[in-house]
Amino acid sequence: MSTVHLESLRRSFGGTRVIDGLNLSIPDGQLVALLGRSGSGKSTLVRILAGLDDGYEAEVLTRPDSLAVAFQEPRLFPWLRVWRNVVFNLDVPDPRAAAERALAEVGLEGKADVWPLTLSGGQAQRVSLARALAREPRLLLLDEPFGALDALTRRSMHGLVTELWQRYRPTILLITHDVDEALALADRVLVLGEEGSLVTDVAVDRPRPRDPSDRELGRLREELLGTLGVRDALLA
Ligand SMILES: Nc1ncnc2c1ncn2[C@@H]1O[C@H](COP(=O)(O)OP(=O)(O)OP(=O)(O)O)[C@@H](O)[C@H]1O
Repeated sequence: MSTVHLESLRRSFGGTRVIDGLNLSIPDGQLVALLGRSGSGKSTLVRILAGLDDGYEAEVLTRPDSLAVAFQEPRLFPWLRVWRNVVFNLDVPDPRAAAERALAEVGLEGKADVWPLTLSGGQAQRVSLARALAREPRLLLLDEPFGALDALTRRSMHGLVTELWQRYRPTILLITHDVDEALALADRVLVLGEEGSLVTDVAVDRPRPRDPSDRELGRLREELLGTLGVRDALLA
């Protein structure tokens, strides 16, 4: 079964076509990374899937109601304690317990009652992830959630996402600019090209945790960098 199914998705802003006829199916439980140059339409796709943009046309667009999004900035309300941020707008019988459970999942057991402004960048991003997890989504949309973090924190977030995904098997669509991040996490890597077309769709069939010195990953890395034009740009 597919969690996401798109046929002929189109989105324009003014006269500019950003996505022109995208077809995509994501099976249940797959962890997919989406790469693409700046402006290729990745965030536009996430917003459409999240139901935050209905100005598109499509022959088919199916995705579950049960979905959650985490963005590059944690987007926490500074006037609400951490636990209230986690369960903001969530209708469950015991919100405090739900918040504590989600915070424990991301390794922030002691932080329920603190104010967001006292958190580090990595902790705030974990809270944002906890807020998404508290919704127990079938589809988790991650729009460059680790882009603003330092390399070490990023790596620990990779471990966390892998662990949560292995435990609950949500379908995950992860937007990233980082080929290595895509290869560390995903089952499948997509590259969006001009006008939101899929120029690459490759399986990453390697065991986890991924070994960065794995030859097959090295080959895929070269292929993806080539597709993105990054290698050419570096050599130019
Ligand atoms: N609300 C909007 N109004 C007008 N143009 C928009 C709007 N949202 C996106 N665009 C345009 O659509 C194109 C795709 O933007 P989008 O943010 O989806 O790209 P992206 O691949 O996520 O880029 P980045 O990697 O830089 O985040 C860009 O040219 C952008 O200027």
